[in-house]
Amino acid sequence: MSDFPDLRYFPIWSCFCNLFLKLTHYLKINLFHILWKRTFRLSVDTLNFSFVFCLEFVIHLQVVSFPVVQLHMNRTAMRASQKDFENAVNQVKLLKKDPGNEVKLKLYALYKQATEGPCDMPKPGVFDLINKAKWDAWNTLGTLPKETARQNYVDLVSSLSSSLESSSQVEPGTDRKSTAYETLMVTSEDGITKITLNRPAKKNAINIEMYHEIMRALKAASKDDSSITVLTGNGDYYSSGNDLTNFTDIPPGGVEEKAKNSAILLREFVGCFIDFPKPLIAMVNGPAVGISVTILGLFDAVYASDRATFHTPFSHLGQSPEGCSSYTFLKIMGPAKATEMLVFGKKLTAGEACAQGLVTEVFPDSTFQKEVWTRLKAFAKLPPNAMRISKEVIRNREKEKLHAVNAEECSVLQERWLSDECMNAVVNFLSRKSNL
Ligand SMILES: CCCCCCCCCCC/C=C/C(=O)SCCNC(=O)CCNC(=O)[C@H](O)C(C)(C)COP(=O)(O)OP(=O)(O)OC[C@H]1O[C@@H](n2cnc3c(N)ncnc32)[C@H](O)[C@@H]1OP(=O)(O)O
Repeated sequence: MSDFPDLRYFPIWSCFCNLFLKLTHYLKINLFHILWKRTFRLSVDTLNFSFVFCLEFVIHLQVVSFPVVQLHMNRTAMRASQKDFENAVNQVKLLKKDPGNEVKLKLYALYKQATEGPCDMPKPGVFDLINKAKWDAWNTLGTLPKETARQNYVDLVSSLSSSLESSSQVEPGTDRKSTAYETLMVTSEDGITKITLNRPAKKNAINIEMYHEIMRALKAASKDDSSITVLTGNGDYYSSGNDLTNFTDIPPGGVEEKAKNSAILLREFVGCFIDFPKPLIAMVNGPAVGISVTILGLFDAVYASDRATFHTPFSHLGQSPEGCSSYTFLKIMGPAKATEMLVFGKKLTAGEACAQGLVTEVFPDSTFQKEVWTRLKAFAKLPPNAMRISKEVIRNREKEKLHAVNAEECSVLQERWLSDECMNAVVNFLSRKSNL
């Protein structure tokens, strides 16, 4: 769209007008000067007038034209920011790391404000959690101008891109410092890589970021120079399983797309445990729920504090077993006990889980850390290649079967996640109508 009058030419027009006015003014002064000279016969240097004229002209050029040039430059910058905005929108789609729900809501709100202006949609109902969260985020922007929203969106994306770039600068395969993870602490010493789930305030619930980070940490641990890997939890819980807010972050493609992507993620996540090449040991420091329990069937040893409990309330949640538990639990504890856990959601104490073969050994909570670490340090001194090869021999016989079970469980879950039973259970938890 072309502007009329075109502001780019304003300074030139302004100068010409000024020149014209000054010339007439100059002529007037000179006329006056001639009359003065004739009347009083005094000599005045007309150059002085010319000098004053030039000075005034230059000042005028600076004072009048400068703001206009500035105005024009700002408008050009705004046009550039529209382009930046489009680039930023594309850049968001390429982000490798999930920036988290809070940031995504902010991006959504700024995008809507920048493209549609203030929120004029009717407020969604309280149980429409996802759309309500989006509406709230957009509505809080009030009457923020479109241009500002656009600029804020661009700034946010650029800050995200740079923080995500800097976190991916660490060489793959090298031990990352714990600061490289948002949801985990990872350390490596005495031949043991320790991965600690680190969202204690949320009972170490596994959000999307944590799924990705656990996979990344396992891949790094499989290549580092440690001989065994340990998974444990920070705080009073080992893990409360899948973070139920994972259900609230629905992309524009809708809940079906979310379910499809989640099934892919879950399959990849469980696949990392099936394929992990070194001895993998769980130190279950407290209660464990859902997927944090089911994947224990894929570990090589499970040590538990006597505070730990093991709970897989899939039916309560309108869901079905995952982590290969529909196969491993049956093999470990037999169909009757596995059904009690996986279908009826029976919560086991550490002692019961040990009696049924899911747990290797239980320790009093007071001595749990000390006793288990003494044992792990001894394991880590064993020849690493022998341990790796022994695990390979044991696991290889089962690998194909485990991957097939994993694929089937994920595809069943993909359907389950779309069910009313599942959605109601999630809404009940999120609206604090139920805890397990
Ligand atoms: C559309 C499809 C999307 C699908 C995406 C799925 C991706 C892969 C899924 C893989 C399949 C996995 C299945 C499972 O793991 S099923 C198990 C899920 N877990 C639960 O149902 C546990 C829910 N939590 C609870 O029942 C209680 O919190 C708990 C008994 C664990 C502890 O109770 P307590 O009273 O002691 O503590 P609080 O409830 O006050 O909890 C403290 C804070 O932590 C938050 N919290 C705890 N657990 C979770 C969780 N699992 N998800 C989200 N948030 C959790 C809790 O809300 C509190 O937070 P606030 O302090 O902010 O209120």
